[in-house]
Amino acid sequence: MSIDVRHLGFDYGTTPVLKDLSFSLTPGRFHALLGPNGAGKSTLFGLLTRLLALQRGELLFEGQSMARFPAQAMRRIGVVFQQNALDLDLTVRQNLLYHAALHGLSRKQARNRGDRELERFGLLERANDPVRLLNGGHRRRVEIARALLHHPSLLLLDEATVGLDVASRKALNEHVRALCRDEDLTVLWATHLIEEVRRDDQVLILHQGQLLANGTGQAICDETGSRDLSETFHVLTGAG
Ligand SMILES: Nc1ncnc2c1ncn2[C@@H]1O[C@H](COP(=O)(O)OP(=O)(O)OP(=O)(O)O)[C@@H](O)[C@H]1O
Repeated sequence: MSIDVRHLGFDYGTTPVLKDLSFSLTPGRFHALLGPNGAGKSTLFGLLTRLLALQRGELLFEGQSMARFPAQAMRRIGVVFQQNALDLDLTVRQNLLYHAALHGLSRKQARNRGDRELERFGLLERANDPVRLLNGGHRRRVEIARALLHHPSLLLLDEATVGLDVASRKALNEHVRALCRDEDLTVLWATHLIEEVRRDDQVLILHQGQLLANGTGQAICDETGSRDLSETFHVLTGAG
């Protein structure tokens, strides 16, 4: 699904947090939204998911204004927020069924789709375990599976790997890339970790509410005359 963000601005009180952001997301591609803590990534996610009300600018989903057609847009978005949002006492499957019901899926449809997602994530045998028994990486997988139940075209992930060890972070990142490739899913992956970004990704670098770079990782490195994305990030944001 194509997304166009046009001249987006947002203030908390009198403090400007997003400043005239404009960019597009290409259907079926993995986009990394890279920014240090406090850059404005979660605020941008809040606007894309309508948790925050639009103040300035426009969001277009498939060319249509989100403000005018909010329900249609929301049906096509799956989101994984920074904080884990599963009920720890419900089983994995119950968490999925509940979410599916919110999206209006029948119980049978929900069960079929849920089991398919769990199988894809290697978690089907854990379906009847309370989420509390799962490790952090597996809980994140369940959240992604849940976000995909209603078959969205756009998947938003806000610092999805926070709190995970290096191996789980890598596995999760690779899993989402595979989804993007195999399912033609448009992905926006917000992170402050440069190692989660690749040179052939579409990369958006956000710093203090401004977009400092937008292009493939390679193109951004070339533009800034940097050896790698880590150096580019440091040159542009001063962050390590
Ligand atoms: N509810 C709020 N009220 C006032 N200021 C806020 C609020 N939420 C965020 N901010 C401020 O807005 C700025 C951007 O925060 P935001 O959470 O969007 O950034 P971020 O890039 O997601 O960072 P992090 O990864 O640390 O969450 C920060 O300076 C933050 O302190």
